[in-house]
Amino acid sequence: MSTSRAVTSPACTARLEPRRRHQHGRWSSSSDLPRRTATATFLANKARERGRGCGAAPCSSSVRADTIGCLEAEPWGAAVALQVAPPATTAPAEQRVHEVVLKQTALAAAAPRTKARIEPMAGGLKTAAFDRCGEVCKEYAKTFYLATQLMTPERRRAIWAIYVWCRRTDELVDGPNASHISALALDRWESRLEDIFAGRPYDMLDAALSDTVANFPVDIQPFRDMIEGMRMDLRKSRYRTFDELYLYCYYVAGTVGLMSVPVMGISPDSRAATETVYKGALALGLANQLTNILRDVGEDARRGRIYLPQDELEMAGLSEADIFNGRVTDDWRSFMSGQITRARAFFRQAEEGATELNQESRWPVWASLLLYRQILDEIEANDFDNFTKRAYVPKTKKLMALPKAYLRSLMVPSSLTLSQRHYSSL
Ligand SMILES: CC(C)=CCC/C(C)=C/CC/C(C)=C/CC/C(C)=C/[C@@H]1[C@@H](COP(=O)(O)OP(=O)(O)O)[C@]1(C)CC/C=C(\C)CC/C=C(\C)CCC=C(C)C
Repeated sequence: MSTSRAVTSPACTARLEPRRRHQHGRWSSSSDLPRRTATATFLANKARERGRGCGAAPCSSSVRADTIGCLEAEPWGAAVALQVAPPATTAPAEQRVHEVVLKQTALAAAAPRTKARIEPMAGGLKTAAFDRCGEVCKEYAKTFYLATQLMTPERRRAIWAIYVWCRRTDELVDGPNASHISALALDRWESRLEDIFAGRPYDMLDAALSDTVANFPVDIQPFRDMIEGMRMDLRKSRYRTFDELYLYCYYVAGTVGLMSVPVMGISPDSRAATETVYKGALALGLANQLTNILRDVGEDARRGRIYLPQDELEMAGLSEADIFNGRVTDDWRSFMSGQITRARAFFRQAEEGATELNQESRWPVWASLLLYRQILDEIEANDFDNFTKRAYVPKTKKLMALPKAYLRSLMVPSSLTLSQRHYSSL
């Protein structure tokens, strides 16, 4: 894997203005930190504004800053032809990820499609743990929190628990303590993950996940893979091919889709293959992450990072210097337009899976899909200037997406044809 680190090259460092941010009373350079730092900084600032989290102000005892960022708790190949031809055979990363999808599919097939495995919550402590997860979600992802309200209480809490674990994992490399995070810390986080799955949670938030994985057919692999994505972010700042980028996007976001489906459930009306649903879930994660990357090109470049396939850049006649200079040229527009087409193809694949989910789980998924996809439209509306402008979806458009997502969520599973529905109702 290419790990050419232009971040350390003099040409780049001279041009780059390393962003500096306040971390627990210290100012530190974050020029070599991974790409999601901007979000984390925003979260940290937001938390600080509210007098909790990881800023100068002390954190609340329930959700406090500590060794793992803001969220410590008290112990206890797409086949889209772009400037490059699609590979003749399945690319290695895609193949590897496909194997994980097949494994998840097999595990899901061994478990019933409905909520038969869900047990009632036992004890006030567990309720408190899930409530805490809900609070964290509400704090960090309001729209998502709102969209989970239609889900059954068991599924909603379980999704919150998964969200919180993902957020904490992300904070390790993106949060206020990111500059102190080593591979060793990630190894520790992974052994803590093993403990969660073995029913030995370390803290309250872990306990919510322990309970979730005991009651839903959730596999540990996507969780391990997300940690692997964080390792990748620590050691890599260039992606030679789309296949390399694909693997990164799977690790940090595709995994979220695979973790979520066993909790969200597949509709009993679905006639689709389970694999289609898992592929859709993977696709939504990939689409979201690719969109995130395309939105943040300038921001990442200012930290010496380029999350774009180098071979495709070359084919478009673009160099790293062009990215660092940040000039919107016709070559850039055409390159970006190809990347956006690819991201949209993943969103389309996600739609196929979204329709097959349990009715009450569909709304949050459609909301996430529609909201994130709009960012691509905004990049186009900015004439592909993602160097100096951050594409964002205005609040009114965001609000309009929610009822639209709700309407979409009412759609019956797509594979159930009219005649099938007619006969099954007889
Ligand atoms: C309904 C729903 C969206 C459920 C997912 C809930 C969940 C467990 C989310 C975890 C998200 C998280 C904290 C991931 C850590 C890594 C990370 C930060 C990934 C990036 C997300 C954007 O986050 P961020 O807050 O930084 O974004 P902004 O900068 O503020 O814009 C990602 C880009 C990817 C997250 C991936 C998903 C949301 C994929 C969700 C896929 C499903 C739920 C599968 C649905 C099923 C089918 C069949 C389509």
